[in-house]
Amino acid sequence: MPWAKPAPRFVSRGQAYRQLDDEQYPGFTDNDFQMEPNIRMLSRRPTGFVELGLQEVEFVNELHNTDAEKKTDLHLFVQSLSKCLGATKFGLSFEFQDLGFKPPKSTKPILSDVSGTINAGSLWGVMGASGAGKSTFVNVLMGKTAHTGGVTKVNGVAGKISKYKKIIGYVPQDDIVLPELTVRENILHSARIRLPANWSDSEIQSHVDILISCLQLAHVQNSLVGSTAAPVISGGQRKRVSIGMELAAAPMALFLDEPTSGLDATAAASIMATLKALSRLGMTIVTIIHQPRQEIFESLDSLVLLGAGRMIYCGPEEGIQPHFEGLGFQFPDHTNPADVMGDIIAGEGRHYKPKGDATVQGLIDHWATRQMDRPGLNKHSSTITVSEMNSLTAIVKLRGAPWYKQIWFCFQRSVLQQYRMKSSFFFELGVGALAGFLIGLAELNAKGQNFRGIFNDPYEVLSSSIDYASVPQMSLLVGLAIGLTASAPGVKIFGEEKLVYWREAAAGHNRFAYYMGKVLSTIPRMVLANFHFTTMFILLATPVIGWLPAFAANLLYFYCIYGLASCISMITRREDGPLLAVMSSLIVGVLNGMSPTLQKVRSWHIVWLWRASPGTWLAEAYFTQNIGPLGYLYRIEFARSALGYLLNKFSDDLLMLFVIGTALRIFAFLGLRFMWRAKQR
Ligand SMILES: Nc1ncnc2c1ncn2[C@@H]1O[C@H](COP(=O)(O)OP(=O)(O)OP(=O)(O)O)[C@@H](O)[C@H]1O
Repeated sequence: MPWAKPAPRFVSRGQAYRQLDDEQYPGFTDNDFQMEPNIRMLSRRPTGFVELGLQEVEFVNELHNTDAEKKTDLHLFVQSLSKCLGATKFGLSFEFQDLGFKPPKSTKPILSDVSGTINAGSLWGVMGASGAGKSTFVNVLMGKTAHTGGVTKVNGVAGKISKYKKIIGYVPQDDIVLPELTVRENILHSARIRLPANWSDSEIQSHVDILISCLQLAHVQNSLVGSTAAPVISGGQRKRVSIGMELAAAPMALFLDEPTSGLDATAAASIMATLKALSRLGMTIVTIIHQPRQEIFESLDSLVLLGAGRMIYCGPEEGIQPHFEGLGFQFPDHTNPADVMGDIIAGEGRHYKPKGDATVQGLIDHWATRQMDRPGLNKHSSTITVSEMNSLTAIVKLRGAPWYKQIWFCFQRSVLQQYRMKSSFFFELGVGALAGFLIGLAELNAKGQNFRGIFNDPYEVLSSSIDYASVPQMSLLVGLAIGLTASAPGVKIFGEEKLVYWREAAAGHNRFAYYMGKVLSTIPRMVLANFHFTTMFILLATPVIGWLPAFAANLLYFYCIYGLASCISMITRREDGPLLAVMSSLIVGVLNGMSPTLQKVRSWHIVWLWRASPGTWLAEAYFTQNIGPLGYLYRIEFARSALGYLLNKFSDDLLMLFVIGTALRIFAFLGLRFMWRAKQR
């Protein structure tokens, strides 16, 4: 195992470089593998850092000793990456000049005049006090938030960084992973969607295998991730899964929002060691980090320090202390320089600089003046040749499975999720059967006699009383029962994962594929729930309508209620969704033309409202199927004109139920696509 702690062996930087073999390691040069200047120095540092140094040594030794059987996971991961990235260097460099952000309704900018360069293949930390603008800076830099000033460059070429989002990973602060899937399934899904379209499944699987080993997740790869409330794997492992979902896409740069927050010291050091190793492979890593421990602080190559939305420092980690000392701050012996620096940039600099300006504003002004003295801030930034630019564009173009494959992957994943949530699936089936049983029980006494009309000639005079309302009543009960059965699960399926959808949409997943996968995955669920409902209902109520037409009409009504639930879940907060969906299903159930009759609402000129409700089409379908066959006995035309339904339009009724259900899904998709757009960037 590459990460297992080998016996301590110290090599010089030169020795390490000499062991690199470019032939065995295509696209990987000495410059990409920047060994710490003095590995022996690392051994004086606390555990996490020592391990990192040793991993590097081990890695170099492995390269030296490589034979077909003894390739390390890390080596294989690099090969897998290089296959993805062709001859292009792994890392991306970013430049930003005078970046600013002012919210539309605010008079004061949150971020202003932020300039600097992030070199390829290095580990950058973004630090600052709470509210200093760290997340805003990263969001603006990545193009997640539209900036109100400044320019960004990728590899020396001006343009939006978001253009390259398929090759840039972003790990949010919250671990947005699917709890019902295993570690491997979460990572594999991301790989399938985001790796180049021409990769075969076995290539993707082996890329994921290697990545899982590199992330030290092999022993838990088949464990469910679990929710934060009921975790199955540890917090550190969960964070690794979240990072793995981005690394699965073989990114050239990785941005992370506080990847160590909430983790214990060992887990945090381990995550940082992984990030450091990745940066040593050439990937550009930019991480927001809050109050890091000394060893984590020292593992960073460079830092962006922010205060009140302005730049305080941008440069190498080892330059920080001299920078502040040059400003008159004193770093007491035996203290963690990271803590001292944290205090200074949080406005507590007075403790370390009794005399003179120790304010954050002073630091900002000093940095701004220094930059004015050095106008060529970005002169060291890398520039890209035309062929490199073309190759980068080609890499971006190749990324991502085609939309139809993404539908399939999303469908498979959603079915798997539902399978894993078996209890809620069986609960829905049970509720469907119970609802069918109860409605059937309510209709039991009628013994299938749901209509009495005026007899046909010449028996008209024998007619005693009429009962036109029982069939619409029966369809009302059916509609309400299906509404109650399907609306809450519908909201759960479509509404529980908005965060996942936003993360995936921001990472370049196809939004339509995500939604379509979800829609298709509900079909088996609806069919089975409806099967139980309709069978129980028909067995007890024995209506004139046969099992098959009732099954078809009810299924399409289920389809409408699921569509309604998905609309509701797009526009409401998660906790309000089920209640609102049940309420809406009651409304569309009641708008079925029974009372007031369709004839009545037609005279009010608002029949369109009833016609927009699936309840009316269900009632009309039931009307045709239950009353149509009695035409030999009764004057069913009288009933039709009294109630206002159309007769013998069963297939049109089914078609309209399908159209309404589909229209609801289109609205839901538009809501998903165009609401909360900022979160999808
Ligand atoms: N869209 C916005 N509209 C208005 N204010 C905003 C917006 N985005 C951020 N802010 C404000 O800007 C300031 C900086 O926010 P940001 O989230 O970037 O800080 P941070 O340094 O990441 O803080 P923390 O470490 O606490 O997460 C905060 O005061 C925040 O309330």
